[in-house]
Amino acid sequence: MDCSSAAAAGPDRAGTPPRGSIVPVARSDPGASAMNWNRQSPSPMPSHRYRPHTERVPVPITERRWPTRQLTEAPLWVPVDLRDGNQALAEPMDPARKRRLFEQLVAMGYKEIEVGYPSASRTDFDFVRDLATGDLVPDDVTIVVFTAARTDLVERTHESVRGLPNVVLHMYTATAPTWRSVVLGHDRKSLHRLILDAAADVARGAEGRDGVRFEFSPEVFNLTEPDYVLQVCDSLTELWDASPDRPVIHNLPATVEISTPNVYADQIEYMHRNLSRRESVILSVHPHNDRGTGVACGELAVLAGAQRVEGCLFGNGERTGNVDLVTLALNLHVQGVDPMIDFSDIDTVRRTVQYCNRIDVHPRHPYGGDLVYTAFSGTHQDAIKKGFAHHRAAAAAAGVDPDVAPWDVPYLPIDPHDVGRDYEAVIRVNSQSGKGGVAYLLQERYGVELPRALQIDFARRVQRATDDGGTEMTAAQLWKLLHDNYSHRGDLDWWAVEHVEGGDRLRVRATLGDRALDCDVTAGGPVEALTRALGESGTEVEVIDLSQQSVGTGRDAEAVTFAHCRVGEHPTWGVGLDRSVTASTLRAVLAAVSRAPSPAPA
Ligand SMILES: CC(=O)SCCNC(=O)CCNC(=O)[C@H](O)C(C)(C)COP(=O)(O)OP(=O)(O)OC[C@H]1O[C@@H](n2cnc3c(N)ncnc32)[C@H](O)[C@@H]1OP(=O)(O)O
Ligand SMILES: CC(C)C(=O)C(=O)O
Ligand SMILES: [Mg+2]
Repeated sequence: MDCSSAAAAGPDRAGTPPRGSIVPVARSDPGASAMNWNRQSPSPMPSHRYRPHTERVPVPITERRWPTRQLTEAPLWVPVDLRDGNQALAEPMDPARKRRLFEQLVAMGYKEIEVGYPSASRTDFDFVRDLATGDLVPDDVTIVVFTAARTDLVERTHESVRGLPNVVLHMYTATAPTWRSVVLGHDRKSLHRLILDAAADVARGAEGRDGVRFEFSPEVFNLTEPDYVLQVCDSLTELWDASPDRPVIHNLPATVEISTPNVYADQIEYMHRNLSRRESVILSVHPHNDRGTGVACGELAVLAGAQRVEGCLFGNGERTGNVDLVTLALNLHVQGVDPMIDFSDIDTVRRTVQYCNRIDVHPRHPYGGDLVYTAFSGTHQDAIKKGFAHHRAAAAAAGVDPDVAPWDVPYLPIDPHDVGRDYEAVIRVNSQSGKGGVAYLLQERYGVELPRALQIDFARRVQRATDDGGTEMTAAQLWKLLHDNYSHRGDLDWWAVEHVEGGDRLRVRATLGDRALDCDVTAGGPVEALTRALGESGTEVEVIDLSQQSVGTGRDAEAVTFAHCRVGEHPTWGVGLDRSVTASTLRAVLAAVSRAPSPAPA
């Protein structure tokens, strides 16, 4: 849209620039003039319909401490997969799935698990009863149950947890202005009254029970006026008579994420610094991921004073999900902080979550996706290959197992072994790959290190093949391509070497393309004898380099020989594979000769 049509559209709202107009941004930074390059045009997006959230609900904080803090220990984690995650599924979990996920969470080391909304459905109620009556909950695990602030729902919730020794009763009510007026039909005062009445119901049902604690969530905390949330939370701390030995949990959700993570951090720091009886409060957060920054919100919130984080494995949950507990935990791990949760078999965790939620985990999902430890591109592969070699050498020099040696391998933020992945998928080859990746695959799968010059030559052929096919190549396909490109075009029908006076006597019957070779020559060694025989039959061959390695082990071992030869004018490679070391060498030289371009007709 040009400026004249934008002007004709007129202002949409007082103070809002006309739609589509170019708004000069006041820039005092020295790089401002750089923005004149490739200046972008106004889009047709109706962005004028929205405004920064902080204009509506400013956070009264001017100096914040969170930006200079560091994460040094894991917060208390509370998976809410069985409640918040479950309520977002098209097909909520059946009892078998709920139980399987619960057991998985316990096995990983979670000590506080929200298991459902027992007043909402029979499945949830029965599941809590199963936990209460079966032998499923370890003594050190606390069960959290969720309820709205309504007497009938609170009573049913109490009924569900009878017999459970360690319980958190989690009550929620939305507190933000739009929810108050549009959804609940209350003003600040009457909603506060409703919350206090329901909280009294919650406390009444727990009277005389030692192992019961209370949690309150002002739903949409992040859209609520900070002073109002503070007032409501403080009144509940008092009503529930929180103390350091029975702290209340105030859980402050970003129910719908609408701001940058620094705003959430400010909101949390404000609460952290102003909540009364702070030593009797566990400050908890519950980020969602509408802007795709749930993890950042969770991390900054912990810097800002949060002690407990609610979320779901792999970020399942309403809309774009709850904050992902896998990413949060492993982000700590990668900074040297023990996440206090066992992710050493991440694939089992992922399979369980996929089965229970009936939703796949994206192959690019941090830490757990299929492709996240895989490099397809050449320079990354080269760096990883060198990084692995360096890592193994450093571990050997220090006399430690590579699995515990300090990790610093390019492009791999963590050692895939930490989460139970092997190295097989670390490098995969397609048309974006280079020699390093190709060589790595052959080395890992067949234990063969191609000579550098052959790596370069072969990588070009791999690139042609992958460009033509448009797909990736496995190690087995590369191995086949190597042989298709460099093996002997012909047969080695018969050969014999005999030590004689003056060297080795070599007798060979072979074909080279459409030529036959039948010779009996004595020279310093079999290779020299063969090149002499070839010379006598009209093909001048110089062996520039020969290298040999073994493929496989024990009785199945074979010798592979890489022969770099000059055949007439042409440098050529040949590869020979045979159980016999000598035959492998003969084959490699014959291969180089059979693949050399034919001499131009005289
Ligand atoms: C952000 C979150 O995750 S909040 C959790 C959301 N989870 C769920 O909703 C899953 C389970 N929920 C349910 O199964 C049902 O909503 C039930 C069984 C709890 C209640 O069902 P119903 O009684 O049919 O109520 P319904 O869901 O239609 O509407 C909610 C009612 O509760 C009120 N309400 C909503 N939240 C709350 C709350 N936290 N506390 C008190 N009342 C509330 C609403 O204003 C509405 O009242 P109204 O009927 O007077 O207008
Ligand atoms: C904690 C509750 C109320 C919740 O799931 C949310 O606000 O997202
Ligand atoms: Mg939620």
